[in-house]
Amino acid sequence: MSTQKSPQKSPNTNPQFDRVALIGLGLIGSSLSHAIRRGGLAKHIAGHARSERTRAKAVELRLVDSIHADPASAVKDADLVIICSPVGTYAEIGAAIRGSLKPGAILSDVGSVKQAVIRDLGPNVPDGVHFVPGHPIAGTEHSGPESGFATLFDGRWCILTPPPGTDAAATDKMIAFWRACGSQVEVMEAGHHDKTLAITSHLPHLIAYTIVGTVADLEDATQSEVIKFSASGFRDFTRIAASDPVMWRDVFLNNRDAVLEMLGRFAEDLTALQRAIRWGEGDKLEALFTRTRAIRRGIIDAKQA
Ligand SMILES: NC(=O)C1=CN([C@@H]2O[C@H](COP(=O)(O)OP(=O)(O)OC[C@H]3O[C@@H](n4cnc5c(N)ncnc54)[C@H](O)[C@@H]3O)[C@@H](O)[C@H]2O)C=CC1
Ligand SMILES: O=C(O)C(=O)Cc1ccc(O)cc1
Repeated sequence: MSTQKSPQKSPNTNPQFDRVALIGLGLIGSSLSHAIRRGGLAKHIAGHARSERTRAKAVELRLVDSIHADPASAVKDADLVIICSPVGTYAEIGAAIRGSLKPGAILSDVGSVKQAVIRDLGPNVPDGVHFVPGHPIAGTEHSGPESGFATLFDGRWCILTPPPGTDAAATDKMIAFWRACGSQVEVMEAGHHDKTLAITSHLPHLIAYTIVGTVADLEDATQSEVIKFSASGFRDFTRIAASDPVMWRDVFLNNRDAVLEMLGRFAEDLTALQRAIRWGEGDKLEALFTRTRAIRRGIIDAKQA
């Protein structure tokens, strides 16, 4: 994936919002800033970061027009607030900003799980503020304010999960916003999102963390051989297993039920494969591998269509 940085200009050609506040300026927050700048989607980007280092970096990279050590001050007067921190921080952030959100503002986020976000943030949404949770299905294994780039969301899905009763005009504004950031948008119920992402994203990350951990536990001599001769399959796992530890801890703690359900099914299927290998049932192995190859080819064909 390209990590090319966006041009640092703010053409303001098509501002959809006067003031956008980004809470958290890591990979996704900084990529959003670049995408907003690229599209001229906001007249002013206010940013909040906890650490002095990130605040200084955000100013240096011109990710923000104003930087705030206090999240409540960042969201003041913002028409759109997007929380871009690990999902385990949402309850605390919600409590900190609720009194400063502007009536009529949209509160959104980018978290990888959605039911827990609605649980933690929903009670902190004041009357008159529109809550439209979101999840861009786009990322990398990198983190921090330097890792963002404007094209991250181009051609990728963004899923919105507005709770029942959400103002349709607010949802439409977020659809237009994500399209202007380069994404295709789908609106979905939060529980459905969590089940789908448990198998397509969360379980693959768990498997990557496990297999790389298994290698890390091998004796030193074997471990260095594995690393020396690692084929692309294992290398792909190490890339995913380099993803942010805090972010992924929070994903698993906050999508517990869906991940455990998918993990149960996966464990059953793995045991069936173990049996097939033990008993020399080559036909079973070949039949599965033929089906999985067709799935991969279907994904590639759908992308090219
Ligand atoms: N990394 C990825 O590929 C993707 C991540 N996401 C979601 O985006 C969100 C952010 O992830 P990344 O940008 O990748 O992580 P990151 O680690 O690059 O950035 C997160 C930022 O949040 C800050 N932060 C932590 N606790 C905070 C708090 N209490 N208040 C304010 N800021 C706080 C951190 O200091 C850091 O700067 C997560 O909720 C994650 O689930 C969504 C799509 C893809
Ligand atoms: O880097 C990768 O392969 C990813 O899978 C990125 C990613 C991570 C978390 C998400 O919620 C969405 C996308």
